[in-house]
Parts: sequence; structure tokens; C-alpha cells
Amino acid sequence: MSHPSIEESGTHDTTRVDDVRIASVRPLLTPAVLLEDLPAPPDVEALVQVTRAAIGRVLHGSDDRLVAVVGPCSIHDHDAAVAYARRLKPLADELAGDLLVVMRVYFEKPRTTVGWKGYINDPRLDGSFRMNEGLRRARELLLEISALGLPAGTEFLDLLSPQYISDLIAWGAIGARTTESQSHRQLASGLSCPVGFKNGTDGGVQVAVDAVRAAAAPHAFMGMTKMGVAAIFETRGNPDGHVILRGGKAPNFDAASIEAACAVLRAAGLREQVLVDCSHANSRKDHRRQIEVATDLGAQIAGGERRIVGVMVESHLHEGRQDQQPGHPLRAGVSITDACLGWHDTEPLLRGLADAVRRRRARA
Ligand SMILES: O=C[C@H](O)[C@H](O)COP(=O)(O)O
Ligand SMILES: C=C(OP(=O)(O)O)C(=O)O
Repeated sequence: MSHPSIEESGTHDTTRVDDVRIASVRPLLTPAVLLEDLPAPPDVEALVQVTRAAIGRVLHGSDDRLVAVVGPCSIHDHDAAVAYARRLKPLADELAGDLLVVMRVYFEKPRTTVGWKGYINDPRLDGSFRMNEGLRRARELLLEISALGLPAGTEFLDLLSPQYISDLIAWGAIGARTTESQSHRQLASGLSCPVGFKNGTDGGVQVAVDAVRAAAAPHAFMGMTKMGVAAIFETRGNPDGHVILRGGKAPNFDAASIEAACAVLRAAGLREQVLVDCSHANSRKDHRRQIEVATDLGAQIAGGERRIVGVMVESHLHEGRQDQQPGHPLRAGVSITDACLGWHDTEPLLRGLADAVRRRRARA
């Protein structure tokens, strides 16, 4: 039997029994240092607070607008993200009577197997994993987008990263691959923003409904304080959890699927409401199908469906996606993860949804 060489085994000390598969440990800056360097100005804090409260009112039925979480699948380029935000902001203002627009500012990507895990994990896109730089750049971007007056939403994937950025987040998501995770439900129970839970990748809605229930309850769990110290956190529970339908083995945005999801919520004694992701398995990963999904949702909303409280759209400056290839510069404003709608299709899509909300209101 051949044994790996000492070099291959990742440690030079063959007597070790702990950390034998840890290749290196590097220092991580503390949240307190980053927040001191890049504090949230009062106007940004106010934007975050006002938006969280407004989303809460939508979820609790006293605001009849539709939450629209719109933006790139993932952030990889600061300037392109700011350029996108500059386009979205005037439209968000124009449609603000009908849509509560939150920009998708996703820094952490859960992968089916392996792949680039996002701007915080690897901001230089080259496997150098400069996470201190990633956290700093993420916070800088959130501050810049918020300073435009546009609130941000993100997926919380890592359990420590919220300490660095969550004060700048108006709406959060727990993804399809982590909705069933106790750790993520505990995290959500202590987050200050409304949190949507995706249905499972197989389409299972029960796990997301269970997550809403779990996150509404208080929990005690281990975490890290802003000063970077291990701590036991005791949470109050998050009353603003909700389900996000993202499709699974089949899409689940049609009226029958909305009813089926609401039946599961009803059985659990929860608010009958869903935010519908036009992308992922609902678009069968074809970005252009998001238009069909949004059109169908618009028809349901215009027909009086009040249980659709929000939509999610993956959209960038330009449509489609691109692979990173050594020696080939990336095209600006094009996704490097899932394919996105371009801006030219996003604008009419949002106008159509706003019109649907107006028609629903007129019926009421
Ligand atoms: O939203 C992004 C992707 O769908 C998700 O992160 C999974 O990506 P992958 O299947 O390409 O790994
Ligand atoms: C990863 C995402 O979605 P899901 O968890 O539904 O796959 C996403 O919204 O970026």
C-alpha cells in the first residue's frame, strides 16, 4: 500500500491528530475594525430601517405593494454593480407607489458542487481567497449603493459574514441549499431584516415553511461578536420570515403552485404569502423565461391574488452569462454565475408588474 508523501498529506507533522486537513490558517479582520473604517452614515441607516419596516408592512398586510428583489445573480465587479444601481434607482423611484424595489446584491454563492463562491470569498476571482479584501469591498459597495438611496438585499450563506455587512441589508434570503439547515434558521432568527427562505432544490415547500416557523422562534447558538470573540447568542426570533418559491423538479410559480404552497403555510398556521423567484428552476435556468414567469405572476396579481407579496428577478446590465477564461477579459455588466436578463428587458418587466399591482388595487 502506498502512503501519501508528507507534502501531499498537507502537514509536515505526521504525529498530529488535529487539523490534519487544514492546509493553512490566515488572519481574518474583525467586524468591529471594518465597521469602524466604513461606518454606515445616518442616511444609510435610515434607508435600511425604513425599508425593513416597509417590507414588514407588506408581509403583515398593511402595504399592498409588491416587493421586487432585482439585480445580478452575483456581484463580481464593483463598477458594473454601481452602474446597474444607477439605472435601477430612477425606475424604483418612479414605480415606488406600486413596487418596493430592493437591489439584489449577492456576495456569497452556494455551489451545487464546486465553483467560484463569490466576491467575499474570492474577490479577485483567481483562487487567492482574499477574504479581508472581499469583506471590505462588499461593504464599500453596499455603502455606495445605499448612498444612492437604493436598499440592498443579499443571501446569507456564511454564518460569520453577516457581522460585517448585515447593518446595510434591508432584506435577506436563505438559499435553497441551506433552508433546511438549523444553523441558517438560527441565524435568521437573529437577523434584523425580513428573511425569505427558498424552497428546496427538489421543489419541496415544507422545508421552507418549517424554516419560517423555526426562525420565528428564539434560539441560542454559538457565534462571533463584532470584536471577533466567540460568544453564545440568544435571539428573539424573526417575525418577518416568508417563503420564496424558486421551482424545483418543476416550476412552481403558477396559480396552482401558489395555492399548494399557501395550503402548506395554512396547515402550519402561518401567513399565506409567497415571494416568487422568476429565475432558477422557475425559469428552468433560461434567463429569458423570467419574462414569461413575471407575465404569469402579473396576470395572477392583476386578477386579485394578494398572496404574492414579492418577486425576484436576476438581471444585469447585459443579458446572459460568461465563463472566466484565462487571458480573456470579462465583458463588463455580464453575469459570471447564472444568466441574467439584460436591463432592456428588466425595465418593461418591472413596469408590467407595477401595472399589475395597480390593477389589483383597483379591483379591491
Ligand atoms: O444562483 C446561483 C446558482 O444557481 C447557484 O449558486 C448554484 O450554482 P451552480 O449550480 O452553478 O453551482
Ligand atoms: C443561489 C440562489 O438561489 P437558490 O438558492 O434558489 O438556488 C440565488 O438566488 O442566488
